[in-house]
Amino acid sequence: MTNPPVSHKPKHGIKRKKNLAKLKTRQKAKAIEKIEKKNDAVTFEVVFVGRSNVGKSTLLKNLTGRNVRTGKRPGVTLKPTHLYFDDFLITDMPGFGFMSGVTKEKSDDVKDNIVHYIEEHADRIMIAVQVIDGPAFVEITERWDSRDEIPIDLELHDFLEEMEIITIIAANKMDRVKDDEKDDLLNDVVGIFGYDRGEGTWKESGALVAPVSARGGDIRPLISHLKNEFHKMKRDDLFKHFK
Ligand SMILES: Nc1nc2c(ncn2[C@@H]2O[C@H](COP(=O)(O)OP(=O)(O)OP(=O)(O)O)[C@@H](O)[C@H]2O)c(=O)[nH]1
Repeated sequence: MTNPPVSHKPKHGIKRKKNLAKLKTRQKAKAIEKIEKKNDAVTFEVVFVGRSNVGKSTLLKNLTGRNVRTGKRPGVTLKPTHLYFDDFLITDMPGFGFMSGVTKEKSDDVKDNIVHYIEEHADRIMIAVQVIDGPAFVEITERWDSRDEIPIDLELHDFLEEMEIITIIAANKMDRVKDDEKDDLLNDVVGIFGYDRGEGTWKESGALVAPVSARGGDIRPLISHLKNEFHKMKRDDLFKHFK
């Protein structure tokens, strides 16, 4: 009786798969090492925080020229996105708040992740840019208030203050507000955040407010606040990373 011919095909297939797995593990380890190296070099971080869909990514693209998480579905990304510039890091936090198709648990996870991240890196986070949807902000916070809950935006703002992180409020989508209604809206915004403007306007409240329109590319007030803070911290060299 002759033995049936032995096929080496399946064995090769398995071997190749094993090699591929090994290669992938090695590539992964290398990639992690590279990120860790970049991360270790960071001494100055700016974080962008805000409710989902307020325009954080659009704003960052305008500011740096780099693409951040475009084409994503709101509420899907739990992790922050990083833009490295040598020892300078800009971090785009996942959007928080209620979103259609996203469970309450998941939106709570996002909030917890943001708080943990900020606590963990508080020593190097010098500035936070808190992005709000200018025209929608008052209505959203009133809705929370009517449910006797503290709006997440306010909770986060207080938390950043507690952590002694300088916070710039970027009121985005101002292209949707009529020119003669802008000041009234911003007066309300600073009031909601708890700043006392006395008899004056939002400009005299002491809050760092930047009315911007990321989609229209009008982000000068934000750039000017950032540059001002960088200058105070003797980091004028960071200006070069902005478009
Ligand atoms: N009208 C107007 N729309 C804007 C502006 N900035 C962003 N948008 C739009 O708002 C939507 C959300 O923008 P994103 O930049 O993806 O928002 P995001 O805050 O990064 O969203 P998350 O990743 O879910 O946190 C997009 O459709 C943008 O085109 C703006 O200044 N004006």
